[in-house]
Amino acid sequence: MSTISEKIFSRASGTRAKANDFVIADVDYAMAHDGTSILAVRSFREMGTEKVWNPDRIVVPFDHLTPANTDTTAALQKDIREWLHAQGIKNFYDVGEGICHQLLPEKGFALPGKLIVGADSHSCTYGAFGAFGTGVGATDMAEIFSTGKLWFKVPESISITAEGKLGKHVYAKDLTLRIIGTLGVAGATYKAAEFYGSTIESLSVSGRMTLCNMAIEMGAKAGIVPPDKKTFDYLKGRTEETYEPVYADEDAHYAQEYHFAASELEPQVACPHNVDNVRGISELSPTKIDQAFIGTCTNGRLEDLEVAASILKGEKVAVRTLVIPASREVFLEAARKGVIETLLEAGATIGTPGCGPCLGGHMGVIAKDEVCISTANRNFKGRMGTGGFIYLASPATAAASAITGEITSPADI
Ligand SMILES: CC(C)[C@H](C(=O)O)[C@@H](O)C(=O)O
Ligand code: SF4
Repeated sequence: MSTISEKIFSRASGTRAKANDFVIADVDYAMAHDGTSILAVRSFREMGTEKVWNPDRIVVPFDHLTPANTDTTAALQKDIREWLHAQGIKNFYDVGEGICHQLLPEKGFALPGKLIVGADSHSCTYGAFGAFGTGVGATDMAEIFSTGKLWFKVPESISITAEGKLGKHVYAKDLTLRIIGTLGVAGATYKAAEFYGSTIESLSVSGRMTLCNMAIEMGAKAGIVPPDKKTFDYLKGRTEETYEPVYADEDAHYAQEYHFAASELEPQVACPHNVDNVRGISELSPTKIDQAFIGTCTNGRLEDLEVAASILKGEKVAVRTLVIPASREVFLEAARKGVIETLLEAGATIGTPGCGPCLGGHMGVIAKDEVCISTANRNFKGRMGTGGFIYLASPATAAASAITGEITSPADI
């Protein structure tokens, strides 16, 4: 009677792991990006270990501040490039390849049943493939670099079931925001959320990534969708590694069980400055925006850009509209399909694949009192610029709002 997490931790620790056990687990893949590798490598050096445990199991994408914004950033990135070379780490993705959480799936590292640990809080994204993906701090990452192991408290699990068909202008992001709005930012603290139901099954791999990506926004240690044919089809040709899909037992124990009716949902918006400050779009009073941002590890995939382009086709944006594909693969496919052309014609600006202004570092930071509608996962005070206001929504809602200059439902375009 085990949950998905208990099974993955049992395999990874060589014990019969139950919720609340403390285990030392073998990590299948470890990820650090340009931001956190700097700190992880510093700690690794301080630990005095000479060589990493296994260079083929470490993945390092540069995505947060790329291309480098200052000479200090450039120097830090140079040091990491040299360290990666010296350590023989070949799974390195430099400027323009894309966001870490997009690259790990694309490059075939996010596999069912695996334990994947990233030095980034949104590493829970890999749960979309039936992996246990979770984020840790940079010093914990240094320990993994050194030994390939880390201690964990096996999380209790909750089940979140969504049934029914999403409406025409309603997407995985809207469902995700509704779930977080209902459970709250601490509603799943240190729990693993397993997602079930006909709505989840009908979601594309991309939509499942949006859902699992934001599990951390309700405090979850992981968010997991049981792998199915869509998962296996996506992974075909991306890896040669064998993997074993893991499913929960019928009588697995869940600390809480939640149910959502998808067909009742309208587009959702998370209002400043908390991710659980979620309202149906019809409940919002008129809200002018200064910028629209479509991208990030939450909603910067091909499907997201296609939806935005379908709304922006033949229209002109009324505000600064930034579109940043989540990866080079996404960018290329969007270019081949004419999606990029449509977006450019509508007046959008296309940025280098990466995090862009999500974290407020560069490429679209907003001024005090400015308002940005964003497809990202966090709307914390000051995140995209001191004194700014961030509203989170789906790519469709962001695109519709870009046309009118105020927060607008895609149904109204
Ligand atoms: C910079 C990094 C540590 C951070 C995270 O862990 O999530 C960032 O990616 C974010 O989205 O806030
Ligand atoms: S896109 Fe945003 S949320 Fe995702 S990893 Fe980058 S900074 Fe973090």
